[in-house]
Amino acid sequence: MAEGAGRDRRSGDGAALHGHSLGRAGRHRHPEGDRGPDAGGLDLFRLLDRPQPAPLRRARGARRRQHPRRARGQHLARHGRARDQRRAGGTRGLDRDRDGLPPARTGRGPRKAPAGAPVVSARVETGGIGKAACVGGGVIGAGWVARLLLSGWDVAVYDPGPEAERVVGEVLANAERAHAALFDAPLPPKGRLTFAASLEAAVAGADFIQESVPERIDLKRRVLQAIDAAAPAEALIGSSTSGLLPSDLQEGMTRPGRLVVAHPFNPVYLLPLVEIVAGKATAPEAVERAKALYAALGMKPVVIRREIEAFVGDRLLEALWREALWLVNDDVASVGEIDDIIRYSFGLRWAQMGLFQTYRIAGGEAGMRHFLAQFGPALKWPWTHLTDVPDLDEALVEKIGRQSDAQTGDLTLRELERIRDDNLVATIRALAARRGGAGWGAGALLRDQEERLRSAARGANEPAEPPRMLDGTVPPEWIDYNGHMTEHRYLQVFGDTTDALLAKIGAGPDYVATGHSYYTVESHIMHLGEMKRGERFHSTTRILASDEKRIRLFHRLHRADGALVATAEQMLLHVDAKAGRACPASDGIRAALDALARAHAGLPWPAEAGRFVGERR
Ligand SMILES: NC(=O)C1=CN([C@@H]2O[C@H](COP(=O)(O)OP(=O)(O)OC[C@H]3O[C@@H](n4cnc5c(N)ncnc54)[C@H](O)[C@@H]3O)[C@@H](O)[C@H]2O)C=CC1
Ligand SMILES: C[N+](C)(C)CC(=O)CC(=O)[O-]
Repeated sequence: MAEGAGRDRRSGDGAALHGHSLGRAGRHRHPEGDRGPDAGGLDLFRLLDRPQPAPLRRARGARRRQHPRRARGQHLARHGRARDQRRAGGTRGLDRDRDGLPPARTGRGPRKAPAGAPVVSARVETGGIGKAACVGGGVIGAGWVARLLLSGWDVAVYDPGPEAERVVGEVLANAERAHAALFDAPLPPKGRLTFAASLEAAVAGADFIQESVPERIDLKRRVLQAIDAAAPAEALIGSSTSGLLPSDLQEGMTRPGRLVVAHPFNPVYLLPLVEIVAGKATAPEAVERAKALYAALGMKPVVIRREIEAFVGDRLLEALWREALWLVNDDVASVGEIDDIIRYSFGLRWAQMGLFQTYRIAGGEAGMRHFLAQFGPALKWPWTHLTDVPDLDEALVEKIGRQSDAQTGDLTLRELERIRDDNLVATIRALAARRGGAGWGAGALLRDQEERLRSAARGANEPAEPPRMLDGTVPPEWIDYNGHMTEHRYLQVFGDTTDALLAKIGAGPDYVATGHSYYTVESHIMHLGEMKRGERFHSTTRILASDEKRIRLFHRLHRADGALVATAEQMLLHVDAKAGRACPASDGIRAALDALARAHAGLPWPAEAGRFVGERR
């Protein structure tokens, strides 16, 4: 971070960057998040530890080479990017016979898996990528298909519905759009999608199967029994049911130990929560492996302590929904008014703090106990007695339908989904920017997932290229009145690239917490092309030179088509933040830095490095 340490990078507050003053040179997030250290009092000359040290050691072996000047916006050779190696969509062949399943087994009670047999495969246990089958490809099934494919899994879908392939395709298109905007990290190569002609063909060879057929116990049992019979013995099975007991679903299965309820929230490809519920016959190791698998898909698995109908999320939602139906039924409020009351108030609170922590704050300085004392008695007052449900008779259904149509206007379902997705992406990204970029709640989870994606991609970097550091998409708020990415965002991306490099050499937030850090003391940005809203970008970096106190870095910013749009050269200075003085970096940092500098030494010297502003070449 180049200025205003700890400032939220996505807050749009870039004014200080333009008002850069020598006395405010500073980088790095404060370990306590948004309360960054006030670098305003630091004296740059003291930081620079005058007199100036000897010239920096250029990365060993690096020679300054003569390069023809690169034309503005000239395309570079493309990285061998994983995402470019996407495989094409799959085969077709739907079995239209919804009832072409074997009849449900009768005999009640779970059966035990043969002794000694693994309950679920090791690939699932390690959270690795494998082959999945999705049985049912409607609203939720298609959401699972998208999350799995975009996490790199090959997915076979079985859904006999005549529209299944179209629905999955449309949901997947929306999901790809949303993921491109959500992640600032390279996404893995998309998995291969196939539509199977039968349930048996779909689950053959699968490591993991997610069932998402309609919420009818008889149908679910038949489908789960068919999956159980045809899938590899060690494949994990998750059911998307939003309320049925896993013990009831396990009836008639030969290997019930591998079934868990894995209840997601719509849209599955964006909302991370998955409730894991074990039935009586579920093996404890299946729960553990389910946790690992769903976490590897970027989700937040929460294991429900014991099985109850509708689990936890839907218990809460049903209570709210029941009240909302009464309020519409009794003409107290319309559908639109109720939605406004939620989205302009507690809906905003819930995305970031949930119920209890929010109410703790509402208890004031006396906290939760005071809150309970003050508002607890109201639980016994008449307005919270309405636990019965209104009759969803024709008149009420029609009334809600009419009001909902009016609320939505001409928007199609997919348009509405895209609005919802954009809002969710913006919310999650805003949460990811909190606590100095470490993230909060769903935003912290996104940060973790991005770090996993980055380290997976870093392993694939070709040694002949400067290492790829950041991947992202230009969000709407980065666009200026000229219709392209505004200038301070370039510094933001390059500052983040520097942070990524520092994290790689061990000078990340933990190191900063020890009282040492690197501060940026000089930056030179060259603008060579344009970035437009929604365009993907990535940055690379290389160490040009380093010594015990300083690092000279050279970053490049590329568009997805490979074009070089900007470069930045930065000088960093290692400091003792408390003393406000430059000082040598630790041995560990210097060893990591030297190793990287050696690896970068053979790269060609960048033509844009070392230039003065306006210098002609
Ligand atoms: N819609 C939602 O908001 C949520 C739903 N769920 C759960 O997900 C499950 C699926 O619900 P939705 O996707 O909403 O329903 P949906 O009606 O949109 O999709 C169900 C799909 O299953 C297919 N299907 C029917 N019989 C089949 C069979 N024998 N084999 C394979 N596919 C078959 C249908 O053709 C349809 O495409 C349910 O258990 C539901 O409770 C969970 C969380 C949220
Ligand atoms: C309506 N529903 C019970 C199917 C909803 C859910 O299960 C979760 C969600 O996405 O709200």
